[in-house]
Amino acid sequence: MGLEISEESIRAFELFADQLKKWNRKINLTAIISDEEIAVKHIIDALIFAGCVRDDERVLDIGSGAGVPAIPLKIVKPSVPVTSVDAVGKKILFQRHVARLLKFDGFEAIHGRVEELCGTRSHGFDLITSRAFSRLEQFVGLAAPLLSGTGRLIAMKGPGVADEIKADEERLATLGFEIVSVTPYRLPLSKGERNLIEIILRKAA
Ligand SMILES: C[S@@+](CC[C@H](N)C(=O)[O-])C[C@H]1O[C@@H](n2cnc3c(N)ncnc32)[C@H](O)[C@@H]1O
Repeated sequence: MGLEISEESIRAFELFADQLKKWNRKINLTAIISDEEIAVKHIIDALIFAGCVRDDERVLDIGSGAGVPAIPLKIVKPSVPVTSVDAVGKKILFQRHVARLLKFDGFEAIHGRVEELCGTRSHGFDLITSRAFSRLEQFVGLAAPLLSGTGRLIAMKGPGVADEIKADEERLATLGFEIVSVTPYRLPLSKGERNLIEIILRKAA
């Protein structure tokens, strides 16, 4: 992934996993709760995305849930400003709790629907991501008003994206966007196939 993972980061991942399991016993945050699944499906998957993030990009994670990929990204790239948004209040409370314990600087977790952010936030995220959030078409439509002029989008998806790309590509073009890369990868321990889909504003002809 091209990332240096420090001892401190490993301890931070352990804390994230412990808190996730602890909170999950009382409130339902995620279906992924065994140590092995948290390590691979939450942390390693998010780190593959984090490896694509430049140090100078302001990042927004839409539909962030219990903080994936936002929290692992912030752990491994602490200087990157990260904002997350989720419609479910308890998930955002969990993210703020972890951010406090890990003393994150430059991390904001917003409770609300992303549609509401569009009216209140000025344009300006350099990289907007989402994992397991929506179809590409909907993600791009919601993210577009929040993106800086030179920004990019990365959708984190499961297997079988070819049909969705084929179906949504034309609509993305009418919104002014184009898919520039699709990067497939396999999670360790046979935990499945994933794809990173990178989307940018179409260059004027
Ligand atoms: C399947 S979960 C994925 C969570 C996390 N990204 C992950 O991969 O573990 C989708 C999340 O999107 C949130 N969500 C759905 N529609 C939303 C909206 N319009 N604005 C903000 N969050 C939304 C849900 O509350 C849920 O937490």
